Amino acid sequence: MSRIAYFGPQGTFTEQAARRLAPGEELLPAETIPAALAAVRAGEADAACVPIENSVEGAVTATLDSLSDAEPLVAVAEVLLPVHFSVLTRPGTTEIRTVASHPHALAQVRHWVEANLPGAHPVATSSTAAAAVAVDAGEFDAAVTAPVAVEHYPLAVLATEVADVRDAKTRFLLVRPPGELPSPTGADRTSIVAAATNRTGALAELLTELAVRGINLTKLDARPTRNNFGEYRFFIDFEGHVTEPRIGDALAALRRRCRNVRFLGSHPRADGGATEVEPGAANEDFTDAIDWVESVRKGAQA
Ligand SMILES: O=C(O)C(=O)C[C@]1(C(=O)O)C=C[C@@H](O)C=C1
Repeated sequence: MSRIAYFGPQGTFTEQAARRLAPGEELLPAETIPAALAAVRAGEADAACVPIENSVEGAVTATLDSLSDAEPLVAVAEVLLPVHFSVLTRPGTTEIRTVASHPHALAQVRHWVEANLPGAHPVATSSTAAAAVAVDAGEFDAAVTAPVAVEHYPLAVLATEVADVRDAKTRFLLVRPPGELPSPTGADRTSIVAAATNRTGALAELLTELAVRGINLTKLDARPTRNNFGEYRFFIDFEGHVTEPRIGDALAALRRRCRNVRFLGSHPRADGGATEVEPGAANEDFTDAIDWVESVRKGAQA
């Protein structure tokens, strides 16, 4: 049985994602995202499940930063979960002055809290389930949690299906140390983090290397390197799998152009969206072109 660290404690959205990505495996809760990834790097877990992106609040920056620091880890699978919240209180609570949750969750229920709990102060906790723990301990009055949290903590349900934006989703990754890659499926996502050289047009050149090969981006985030003010790393997700000639060709070009490129994985997309390829940018076009150059070099073809 594999050991899967996840961003916990019990009752987080990430725990549900881990159950979907690694059914039947042993789940080990970690208090923070860096701690879940550190458990894999230390060999205490075989893989980790962490959130990466929310359709309302965008990137989960703790995950981006932890994936670009320390020893490399690669994503091998992803899952998309619908996100709506329950609001939990201690049984018998009559006045709600504080509402606790993960900052991403608070941002997704801001209007609901203003309308339904006027005057209540939002308080950030390490996760949605950590908010439930804190409410149970009497630290805060209400917790904004995953619906499943009420099964783990002795709290009363004040409201369900709470969300300012309908049909919100969060994408979660299963990451592990570099090893055998998942096979390409034709509907894959590749992720990298690239440190461009600090000069005019560097980001535009980097993106052009992808664009000229007909590679469709699915996400782009910039994060500071934290060493020099104004210096950034770019987290780029795009359609395709590293084993495809056109993706390999693009990665080789980025490796030439950037100060540093870290490969963060190629795996099937949870939304199933098949990779669309522009005319002239199909894998066969790349292999045909390489074969043609080879034949020219051998003098077989003018
Ligand atoms: O706190 C949790 O339950 C999490 O799994 C984290 C997280 C996030 O990082 O965005 C996951 C989904 C929701 O968008 C809110 C919080």
